[in-house]
Amino acid sequence: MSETQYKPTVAYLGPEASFTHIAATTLFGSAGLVPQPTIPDCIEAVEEGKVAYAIVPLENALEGSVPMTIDYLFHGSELFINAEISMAIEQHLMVNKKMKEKSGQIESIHSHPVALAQCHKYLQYHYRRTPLMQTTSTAAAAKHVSENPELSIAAIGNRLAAEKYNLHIAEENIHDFHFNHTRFVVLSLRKGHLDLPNHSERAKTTLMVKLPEDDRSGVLHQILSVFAWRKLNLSKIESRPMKTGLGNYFFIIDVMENEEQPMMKGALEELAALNCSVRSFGSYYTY
Ligand SMILES: O=C(O)C(=O)Cc1ccccc1
Repeated sequence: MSETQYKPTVAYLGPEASFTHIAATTLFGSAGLVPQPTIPDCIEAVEEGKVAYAIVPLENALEGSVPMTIDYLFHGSELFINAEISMAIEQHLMVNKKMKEKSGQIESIHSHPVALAQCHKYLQYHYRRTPLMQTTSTAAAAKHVSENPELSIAAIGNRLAAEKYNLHIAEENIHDFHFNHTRFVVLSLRKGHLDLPNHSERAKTTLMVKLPEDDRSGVLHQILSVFAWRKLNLSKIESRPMKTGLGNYFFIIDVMENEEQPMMKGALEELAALNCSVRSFGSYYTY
């Protein structure tokens, strides 16, 4: 896919100044970006052909997968991954400028559940009795605080959101761990990697692997050896519930190789021979 001829439309988890918005502008620039209120709305917009791409958060270094994305992407969607971007995340506590002198009186703190989780220790230590309110994004929380100057509330989000919604940063860098990175993925109806400047040297392939029905012992070992003896490096393996009953899982496996390479083709054939059902989300680069 070449992006040189036209400017694609891209749905992102908005509103403006969300972390996903920053990831989207880094990859695509600011033209053609279409904010959506929720992750499912982003996925639906691309499924219905209203936009060419969607960009959503997939996984956080501290908190693991973003459940909403996993649920919609791996259970029923027909989308492929065309690119990923990994970004450092810094969280700040922000209040309405009218509250600047009264940040000791915060009555509730609003943010995306992943952001609240990333600041858990800070919140436990400083705001143990303050109710935490979940919002659809950190930017939605910042916007809410900006639109309600009469309320004694705070948001957690990035510096751009504080600037965009004219808020005062009451406390900087409140995330609990220094290494706080999030992986965002670009999705579309077409398989194939985005070709933008400055991508990783190697392509990566994401697979969803369902175990065979017969539940024989040692099958996970067999699956891993399919990759091991071919020296195919895995950068991630995660088990997720199938949602069909307790104890039923599928695996999300990221392999550091392009699926067009002969070794990968062989691996996919061998997985099929083991009676595993495999869906490839395609091969793509990291930005
Ligand atoms: O809420 C946002 O701004 C997002 O884009 C989702 C998110 C939340 C926390 C860390 C990374 C991404």
